Amino acid sequence: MDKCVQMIGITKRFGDVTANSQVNFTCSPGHIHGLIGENGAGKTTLMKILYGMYTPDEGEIHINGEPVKLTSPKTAIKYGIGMVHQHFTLVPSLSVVQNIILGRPPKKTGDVIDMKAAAQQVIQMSEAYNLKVDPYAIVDDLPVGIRQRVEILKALYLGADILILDEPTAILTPQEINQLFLTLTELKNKGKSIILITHKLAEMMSVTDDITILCNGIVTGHLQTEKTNEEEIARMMVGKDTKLTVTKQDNPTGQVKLKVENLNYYNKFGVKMLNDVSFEVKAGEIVGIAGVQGNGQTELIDVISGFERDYEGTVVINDAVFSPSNGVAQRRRQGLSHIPEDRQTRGAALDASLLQNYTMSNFEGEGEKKKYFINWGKQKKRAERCLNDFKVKFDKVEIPAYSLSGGNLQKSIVAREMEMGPKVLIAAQPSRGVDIGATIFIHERLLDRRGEGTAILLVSYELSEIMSLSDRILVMYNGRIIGETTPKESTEEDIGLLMAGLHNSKGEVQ
Ligand SMILES: Nc1ncnc2c1ncn2[C@@H]1O[C@H](COP(=O)(O)OP(=O)(O)OP(=O)(O)O)[C@@H](O)[C@H]1O
Repeated sequence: MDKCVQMIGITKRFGDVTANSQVNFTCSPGHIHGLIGENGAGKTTLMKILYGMYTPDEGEIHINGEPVKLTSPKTAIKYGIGMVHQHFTLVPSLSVVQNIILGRPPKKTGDVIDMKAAAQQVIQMSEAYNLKVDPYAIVDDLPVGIRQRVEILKALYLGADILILDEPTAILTPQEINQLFLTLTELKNKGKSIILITHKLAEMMSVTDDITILCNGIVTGHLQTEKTNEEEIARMMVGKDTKLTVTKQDNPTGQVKLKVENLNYYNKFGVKMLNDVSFEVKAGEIVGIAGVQGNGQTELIDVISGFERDYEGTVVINDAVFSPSNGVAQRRRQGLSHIPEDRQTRGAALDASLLQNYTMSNFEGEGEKKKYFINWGKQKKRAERCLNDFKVKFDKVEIPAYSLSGGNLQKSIVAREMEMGPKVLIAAQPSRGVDIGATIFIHERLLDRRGEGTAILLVSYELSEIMSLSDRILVMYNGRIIGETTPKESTEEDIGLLMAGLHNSKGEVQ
């Protein structure tokens, strides 16, 4: 059934922070509605209110003109509202169909679910909405793009007519994003309401019908997509004209600071994920690794940083030669910093405070050996300065890391890792989930580090990020480096072909 949702005068406070203030938001059936705003603007909070996870302090929600009280996700689901979160909620050890039926309440006591019929229904839904999945596959074995399809199918199985997607593209490859947008258009054509949160202006422009802009918890604009442009949206987000790209000057390079030789690595399924990988990065140089997700980039980062120890080959960081027996701490002591691709599991201890997270990487010991005693007073000042320098929005450094908005958490990790004054910096998806202003800010800081002589290995699934920052680009395909170029020599199309394992426009077959 077509559903129109209206949020009227919504206010939500967390202690002294007002996450939403008098927000009005409407989403109509057969529309894709974009929700955009800087990190911490209140987008996720607003959508968690609509999904019954938070109760607003003020305001009302109407569905088809009738006021409703959404006191829990269970109630929201009853009203046909579904949400796919930034971080998935699937049970990895269960199959696709088991996950999909998990949220379905039994019709009566003792109700037994016919698994075969449920699997059949999953197949029918996946065909109808262009969401191909194997209902019997185990979720743990699936790539993120497919897991996201399972989350969408789960919401649709539970009867969602209004589907909220919180930054669904942040974890997807460009190909998966195209696939997702086809699905969203299909859902919209079938009368569903879609609410899409994304930081990427090009995505907003390509797939939405209407856009609501939040700034510091307040709505600063409702726009029709066909009547606006990227510059106008950016201006309404930050309240002034804003830069959308960085300018990079040539930079002299120094000695080799990172060198990997003949890296070979097999994953737990016996698949060769790294195949004789060798390259080097010099001081003052940014080397970008371009490639479609799943072609060995994650494994390469894990091997260099010392997370993955079951590999063959050599890693040299700042002249120190590391073998597989040397772990993360030894490599960090040699001047290696790492902005990991997954901020939730690798980047931060979520229950620990911002101060503790900062201190894990940066502290000056007190006392004779300068090693054992932490001066928390000094640490606090340093952490506050570091987070403020990176424009992280936080109340005080004692708050737990989980209470930061996604983009602010990312900025706090980037700040912490850069603060170490690294000789070698691995930046994996450094701007994942951060707003445009913060993306430019992070890019400028990376260029500053390059100017100061840090050797930077940039791994990104976003070709535009690779093109705007890298001095040299290595293309990874099937666990191998299959090409090397520079942003001046190649176009995005050339690199895109290499990423697909095909030849480039000069006809060079790789
Ligand atoms: N559970 C919570 N406890 C305390 N503060 C919170 C909580 N959830 C959100 N906030 C605060 O509310 C504000 C809005 O956060 P929210 O996550 O809604 O922003 P967002 O626009 O979704 O940001 P992002 O783009 O970074 O995901 C932030 O200042 C955040 O720190």
